[in-house]
Amino acid sequence: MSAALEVAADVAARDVRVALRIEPGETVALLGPNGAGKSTLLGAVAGSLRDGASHVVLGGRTLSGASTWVAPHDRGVGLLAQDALLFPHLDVTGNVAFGPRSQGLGRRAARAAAVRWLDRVGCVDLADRRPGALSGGQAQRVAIARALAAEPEVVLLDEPMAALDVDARPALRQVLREVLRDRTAVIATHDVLDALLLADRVVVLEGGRVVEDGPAAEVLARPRSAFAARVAGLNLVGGRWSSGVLVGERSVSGTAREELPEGADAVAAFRPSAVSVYAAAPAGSPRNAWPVTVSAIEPSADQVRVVAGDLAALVTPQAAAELRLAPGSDVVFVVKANEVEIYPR
Ligand SMILES: Nc1ncnc2c1ncn2[C@@H]1O[C@H](COP(=O)(O)OP(=O)(O)OP(=O)(O)O)[C@@H](O)[C@H]1O
Repeated sequence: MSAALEVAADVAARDVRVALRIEPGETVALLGPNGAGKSTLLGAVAGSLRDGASHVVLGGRTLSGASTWVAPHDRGVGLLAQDALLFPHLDVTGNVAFGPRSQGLGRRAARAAAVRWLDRVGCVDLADRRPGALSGGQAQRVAIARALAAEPEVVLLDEPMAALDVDARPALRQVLREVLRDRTAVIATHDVLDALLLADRVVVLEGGRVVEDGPAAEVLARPRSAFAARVAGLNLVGGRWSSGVLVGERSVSGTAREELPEGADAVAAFRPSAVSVYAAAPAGSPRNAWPVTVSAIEPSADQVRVVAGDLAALVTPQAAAELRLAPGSDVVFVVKANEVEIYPR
């Protein structure tokens, strides 16, 4: 079952105002920094948050509106939280059969539905266990089966992988990939892999507003917001297009693949590995050279990540040692213009 979801979340007390339409069968990844409004949006849809003046329509049925309020359990919305929150006194089958049972299915039919779902998430062999005897990853799979066994019209996932070990994530992501196919779903996440592997579309929230909305590959290849750029591992500098240069806090020369009108609001994106670090600005060549103060030095695979405010460079450990890089070092970040892509914001 899958339905279109229209949500206009308006929660003034949290300064969250977000309008989205999600097509039947579409999976949207909701990205954004802490406090961006992801949980608020999910709460408005699920009915766990009643504050404000939100409007929610699922499959043509109004769930929240000026004079309408449908109780959370009657919404046709399945919610999966960071923690599985299984009923501790019921075994795994009982947990998964709970939704079908409360929808009026007989005991045997509900248990049969539960077993089918447990099979889909690879947990039939756990059917008789109590939640207390499951690993975090197993509990999350059972929680997925429980959410889907109730045949919701939309599934909301609030950072479903956050509480799991890094090692347990790929298997759960694979299960989600299978069960979310052709389902209307919204997954709030900080993880770029969730966006790439699970979502048809990425919506980025910042400060309670939508700042990006598009196919995952497009948003990550050409981010326009600081958050999407960070997730995509790119440096992003904003400014106005003026006589072939992006002028803002820094002046940036780069390649604009599409025509930009004079004065256009635009961004420049480039990879940290395209940034060279010098003790002093080199002479000549059409390059960008920005004096910066190093704010952090971090290991990154076999490289060293040199962070200076909102910019980052990747250099070899040898280069970092030769330059004696440390927080507080004054250096120059240099990027060739042909490594920088400029596009409208
Ligand atoms: N229970 C609450 N009461 C009042 N304000 C809240 C409450 N929960 C969150 N907020 C505020 O609402 C805004 C949106 O928060 P929200 O929890 O929706 O963000 P989020 O994107 O889910 O963040 P995170 O990634 O940290 O979970 C923030 O300014 C936050 O401080």
